[in-house]
Amino acid sequence: MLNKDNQIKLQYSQNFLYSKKLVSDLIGQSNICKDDIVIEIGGGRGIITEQLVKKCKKVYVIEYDFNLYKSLKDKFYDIKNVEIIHGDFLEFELPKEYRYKIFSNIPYNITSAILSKLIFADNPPDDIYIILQKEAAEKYAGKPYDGESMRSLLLKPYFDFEIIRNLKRTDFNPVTSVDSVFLQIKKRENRLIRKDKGNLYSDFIAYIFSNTGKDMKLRCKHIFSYKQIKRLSNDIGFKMTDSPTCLSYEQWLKVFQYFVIGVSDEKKKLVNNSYSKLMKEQDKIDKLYRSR
Ligand SMILES: C[S@@+](CC[C@H](N)C(=O)[O-])C[C@H]1O[C@@H](n2cnc3c(N)ncnc32)[C@H](O)[C@@H]1O
Repeated sequence: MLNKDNQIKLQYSQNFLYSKKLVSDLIGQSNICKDDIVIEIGGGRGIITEQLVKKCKKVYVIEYDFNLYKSLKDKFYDIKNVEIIHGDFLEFELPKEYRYKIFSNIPYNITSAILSKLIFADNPPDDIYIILQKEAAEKYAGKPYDGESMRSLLLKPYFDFEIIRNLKRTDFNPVTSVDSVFLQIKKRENRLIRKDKGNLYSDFIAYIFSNTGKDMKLRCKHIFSYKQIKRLSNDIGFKMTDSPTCLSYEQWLKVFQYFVIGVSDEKKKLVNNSYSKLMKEQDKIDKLYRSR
């Protein structure tokens, strides 16, 4: 049985930063400036908030833990450009009409839900600066940090990823049991997949990655004929025996373009709903990451 403290930790994922110098360095490494509207997920004890309010036009802080929310309200009661909101960020309505950025040491237990919410929003943030588990960051960022993953391929047409720096486990209180990094996710000015093809692209990538088979030839065998996959491998420059994670996202974009123009509607139907099915599976996997 978990004791009460552990249950709270599990629920809220509360590993606080305590060095003002570190927070100042992190904000200094971002492009956050005086015209920016910034949303902070989980204000905690306010160590990030107190520096953000000096740097930008307006800060919205969403804090789930009622006691922390109350302390934040007290701490910032006379600061005009901050709004402290009590609630679950996953329920928070993101801005629809204006540009904004995110800066947060996020609760790791809901990393995937936070990023899905931000990235697939109708009006996503221009920049997302987050501290998160290194392993998760590398999965999202793909090459050059790791092989491309399903997540990185789903997102790279719309966002650029950069791990700005590694953090130490002792940068947090309590000390974390996993490695952490500071990641920037920047919205591309021009998306690489047309809006009307976005869902098909997500289904296509999810289909390939949920298929069994160790290499491209096996993963693609129901949607491309042997002749087609051979031709694609020659034209795009991969081996049929490569695993899907070996191809760069630029190569995957070309494979997708071919899928759009070179494959019958009947075969296209094979990928239908693959993305939503996989996301349901992902939710289950995320529950395994509910501690740090
Ligand atoms: C890792 S701590 C970071 C706190 C603080 N920003 C810092 O860096 O020290 C995550 C914070 O998010 C809050 N939190 C957890 N789940 C949340 C949710 N669903 N919505 C909003 N805040 C949440 C926690 O209570 C905690 O204060």
